Amino acid sequence: MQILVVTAAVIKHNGKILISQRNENTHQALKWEFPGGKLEPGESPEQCLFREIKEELGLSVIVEDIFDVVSHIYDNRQIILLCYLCKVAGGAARALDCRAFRWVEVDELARYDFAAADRVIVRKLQDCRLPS
Ligand SMILES: Nc1nc2c([nH]c(=O)n2[C@H]2C[C@H](O)[C@@H](COP(=O)(O)OP(=O)(O)OP(=O)(O)O)O2)c(=O)[nH]1
Ligand SMILES: [Mg+2]
Repeated sequence: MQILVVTAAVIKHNGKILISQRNENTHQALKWEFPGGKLEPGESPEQCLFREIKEELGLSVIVEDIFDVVSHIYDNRQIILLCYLCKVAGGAARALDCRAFRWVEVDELARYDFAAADRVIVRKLQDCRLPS
């Protein structure tokens, strides 16, 4: 089985969290997620996340503390999802490499069809109510 290390960002801004919808014709197509992507050789997770958020949404972020580490097995791949709390450093979000994005309240997360690996993260966000 393929094992992938993937970074994901919980970006909090003005009390809302940024979520994005995966592109068509990708793994987990059209599912909602916390934006990010696969670690490339030589990168730190923080560098990876900064690069991915810039590529996918045009935002510069400050990567802060680790929020959760989730291991999830899809049919033919295992994902090690490193999920970090982030703040916006600059820019305005645009759907550069995702189908769509939304800024949502924690209470609204339950309305979205998240990738299965993210359900643990959604539950943790609902339980712990981070300060904005
Ligand atoms: N970024 C991210 N990936 C997630 C989440 N949940 C989840 O199951 N995944 C899975 C979907 C994919 O199998 C993998 C991440 O792949 P990706 O398509 O985002 O990787 P990437 O941005 O580097 O894209 P690419 O260059 O490979 O096209 O992790 C999540 O919340 N965020
Ligand atoms: Mg990605």
